[in-house]
Amino acid sequence: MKRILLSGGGTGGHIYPALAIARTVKKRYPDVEIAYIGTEQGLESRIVPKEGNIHFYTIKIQGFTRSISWKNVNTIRTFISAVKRSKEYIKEFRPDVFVGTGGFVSGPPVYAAHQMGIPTLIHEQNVVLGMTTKFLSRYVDVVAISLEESQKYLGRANRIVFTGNPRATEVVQANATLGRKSLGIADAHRPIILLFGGSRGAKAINEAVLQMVPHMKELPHVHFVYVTGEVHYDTIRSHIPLDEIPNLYVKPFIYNMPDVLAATYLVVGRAGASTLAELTALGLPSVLIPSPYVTNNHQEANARWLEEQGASKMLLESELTGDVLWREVKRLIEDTEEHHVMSEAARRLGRPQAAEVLVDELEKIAAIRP
Ligand SMILES: CC(=O)N[C@H]1[C@@H](OP(=O)(O)OP(=O)(O)OC[C@H]2O[C@@H](n3ccc(=O)[nH]c3=O)[C@H](O)[C@@H]2O)O[C@H](CO)[C@@H](O)[C@@H]1O
Repeated sequence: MKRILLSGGGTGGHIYPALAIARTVKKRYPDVEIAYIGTEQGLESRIVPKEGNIHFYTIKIQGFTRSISWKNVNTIRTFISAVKRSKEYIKEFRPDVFVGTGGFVSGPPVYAAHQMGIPTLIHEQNVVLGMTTKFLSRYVDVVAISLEESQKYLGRANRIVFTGNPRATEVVQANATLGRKSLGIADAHRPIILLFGGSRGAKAINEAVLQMVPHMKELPHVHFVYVTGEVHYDTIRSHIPLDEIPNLYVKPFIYNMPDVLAATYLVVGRAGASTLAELTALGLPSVLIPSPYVTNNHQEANARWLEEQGASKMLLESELTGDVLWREVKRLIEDTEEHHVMSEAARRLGRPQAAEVLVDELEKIAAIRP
């Protein structure tokens, strides 16, 4: 494989699987050239250039609203010009394959690649298909799914492959020592509790964690790493007397999450699809607070699935308070037996080979290129 073009964005849940694929391809083909199509304002414009070796192209695009609306007329117009712009990029870069990992940004470029006869693969992270996957699934050569249950929604797809989420492979290959070091944690053994609300932070989780902060001193042997989300950082930081709580570390965003997760003992967070793939690949116990603001309430379904398997404890946002959360966290730190059982249950659900399986598929479709 000489050149691969990727697209995915809006949230970390779509961007990181694309980067995991890029890194796996790079390992197999060290000379491969990689480019990425995203938007200027999306999270991808901050995350992808940090990779250093990926050319970043931009298009302008907005999401469709689910209801019938005049706004969609304008969206169709931007979609058409984004397809046109994508075709120019594709012509310039001449990829062997095109990979889309979802978010509406990936719609026009994948569609353009298909029209130009470039082999295409899309990856879906959730059980219930996103709108972009639903639209693209009838055009692309391969739809790679993270969870087997997605298959039933993909009646018109050419080929469906159950790969898992490529981010799972990244976290199992990560380095816990580097993770601790990057957080400024000098010891090698004291447990790390990681608290974060998905890739953009979550107000409700932030409020509960703020209420928990005074308790953290009660467990001085534990490191609490709290990721606020970039936009919430300054406000939250101004509410926390950090010098009084030496075992608390507050960050706006973590760019080396695989290493940090590899060093983590317990996660408190949202139930986004990529987070779940990471937790299960590592066998990491968690307290999950699903976002109630997502399509079809899919995060609750995600969290419930993990809880039913004994891999996680779910708290609904409606029942979330600092006290309730603290009680759960404390219990899971103190009850090492329960922690162990949860960890084993999580690990049984993991698919650590996902990125390799997916790149095998890419090789297959690249080889049939006319
Ligand atoms: C609110 C919303 O629409 N959420 C959706 C979004 O989630 P969102 O992107 O928030 O959540 P995911 O759990 O899927 O992915 C988050 C990713 O960002 C990483 N991370 C997070 C924080 C941080 O500081 N650093 C970092 O690297 C995580 O390790 C993970 O890889 O896309 C997912 C995949 O379609 C969906 O399942 C979620 O429901």
